[in-house]
Amino acid sequence: MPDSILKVSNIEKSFGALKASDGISLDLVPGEIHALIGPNGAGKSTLIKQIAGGLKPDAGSVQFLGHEITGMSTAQRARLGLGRTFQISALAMGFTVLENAVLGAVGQSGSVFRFFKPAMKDAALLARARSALDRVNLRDYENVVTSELSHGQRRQLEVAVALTLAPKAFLMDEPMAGMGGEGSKTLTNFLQELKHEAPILLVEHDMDAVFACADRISVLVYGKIIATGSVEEIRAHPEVRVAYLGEEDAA
Ligand SMILES: Nc1ncnc2c1ncn2[C@@H]1O[C@H](COP(=O)(O)OP(=O)(O)OP(=O)(O)O)[C@@H](O)[C@H]1O
Repeated sequence: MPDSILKVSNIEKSFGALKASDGISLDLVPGEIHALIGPNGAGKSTLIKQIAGGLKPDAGSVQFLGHEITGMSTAQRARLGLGRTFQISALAMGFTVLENAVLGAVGQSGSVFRFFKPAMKDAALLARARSALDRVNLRDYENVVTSELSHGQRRQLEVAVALTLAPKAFLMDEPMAGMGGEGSKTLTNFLQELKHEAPILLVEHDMDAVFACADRISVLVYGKIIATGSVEEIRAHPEVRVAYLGEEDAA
């Protein structure tokens, strides 16, 4: 197996008596979509926050492209090439699609608003933003105010914003949430292309999408990974069938 781009080792995080991350280790290798699944409250978002920054683990480490990033800020991690889309939209709803993409290209910290006006005249930033919009088929919408986009289009825009920083790996927290079957399929196809540029750690509830696109799946239950494997291995795994997939999917 090729070298890991992202490596999480023995992460622990407690909230009071609750162990939300109970010794989690996983990695992301070039060219793959590694899906993280698990029931509500299993600790998926908590893990993603510790990888992306914003939540400090009690113990354990996160390495990205050979750098120890456990103590780094979210912005430092983003600059190293760790891209992220959020479960809750981080888009500026009153801004146009192009403005959101340019904001992404400038960087993702709050202070970018200071540089925003000149950024909208910066040819290199505009080109980067437009090329990202092209890739998710939103170029024709660049002057539309983001609040007027459909839910699915907002999800596409979030991916475009992440793309503007040319990430070397992606963390995606439920990118298909609220999308219809068609939108979810289009995004799944796009992720299949994208993974060759930058592997993707994907948290997703849409099991059809996960089974259709994941190269590897890890199953998180009560803060512990109970299995990691291919789609076939996970479907057949006895503990996963009991703990997560339920009788109806086990057939
Ligand atoms: N800041 C916090 N303070 C206290 N408890 C928290 C905090 N964040 C998360 N938790 C708890 O940690 C556990 C894991 O939550 P987390 O959101 O990571 O789960 P999840 O797998 O992402 O769930 P979902 O699928 O519903 O998004 C839950 O029991 C949650 O209530």
